[in-house]
Amino acid sequence: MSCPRVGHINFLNVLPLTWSYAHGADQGLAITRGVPAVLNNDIVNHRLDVSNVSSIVYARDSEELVVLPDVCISTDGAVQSILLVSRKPIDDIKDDKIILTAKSATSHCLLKIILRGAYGAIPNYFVRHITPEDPIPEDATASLLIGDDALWLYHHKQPDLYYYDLGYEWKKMTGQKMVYALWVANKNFAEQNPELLQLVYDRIHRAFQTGMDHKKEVIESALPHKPFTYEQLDDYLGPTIHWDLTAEYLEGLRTFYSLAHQMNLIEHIPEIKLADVKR
Ligand SMILES: C=C(O[C@@H]1C=C(C(=O)O)C=C[C@H]1O)C(=O)O
Repeated sequence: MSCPRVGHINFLNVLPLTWSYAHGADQGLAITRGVPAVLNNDIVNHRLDVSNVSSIVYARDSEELVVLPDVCISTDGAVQSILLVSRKPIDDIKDDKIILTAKSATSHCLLKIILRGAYGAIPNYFVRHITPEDPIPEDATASLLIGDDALWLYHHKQPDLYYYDLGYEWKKMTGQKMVYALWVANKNFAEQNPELLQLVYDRIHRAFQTGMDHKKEVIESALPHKPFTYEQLDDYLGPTIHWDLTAEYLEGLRTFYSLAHQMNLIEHIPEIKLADVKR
C-alpha cells in the first residue's frame, strides 16, 4: 500500500491541521475532506484507513477500529459550535419536533442525553439538512446545528430565538469535559501497516502543535474564505476548542458512552483501545 487514505473534517474546529496539511503535512497522504457524517460512513465502510470521526462512531464499531492517542476535538465547557436553537426556552421543550443536522452523529446523542437527563424532555427528532440563515423549519420547535454553521449562528443570534451551547450544558449536567470527535484507524490497516499508521499519527499530532505555534498565520489563512473575524476565530481556536486527548478528556468520553448506553443509543460501552504508536 502506498498512500494511506485519510479523512479530514472540513470545519474550522480543525483549522491548525487544515493549515498544516496545506503546508506539506499532507505529503504521501490521500486526503478526503467532508462533513463528519460522511467520513463516519466512509471509515466503517473501509473507504478510508484513518479518519477524524464523530466520537460516537467508535462506540458503534469498536471491534473494527482503534483510536489514535493524544488527539481529539473536545471542550471543557462551552463549545460555541454545537448549538440548539429554539423558538421556546429549553425548560418548556417536551414532545416537540426537533430537527437534527444531517452533518453530525455525536451531537445527536449529546442532545438526547441532555434533554432527557437534565430537562426530562423526550422530543420527536428528525434528521434534515438545515441552513444557518434559516435554522428552524416552520413545522419545528428547535434545531441542532454543528460546526461552522453553528459558529456562524453563535455570532448572529436573533433576538426572538433561544440558544443553548451543548458543551456548556454537558459540563453543567455532568461536571465533565466532552470529546466530540476522535481520530480512528481501521484495525486491519493498523495491524498491517504500522509504519504508515505511525506516519499519519505523527503528522496529525504534530500539526496541532505546529499550527498553534503559528496561530496568527493559521487564522489569517481562513479569513478570506470564512465569514468570521480574526477575534472570533482567535477566541474559538485555542481557549475554546481543545485537541489533547488527556486522561480527563478520556474520562469525559467514558461518561458520554455510559449515558449513551443507558439511553440505548449504543449497544455496549466500548473499551477505548488506543493504537500502538510511538508517542
Ligand atoms: C465541536 C464540534 O465537534 C464535532 C461534532 C461532531 C458530531 O456532532 O458528530 C463531529 C465532529 C466534530 O466536528 C463541531 O462540529 O462544532
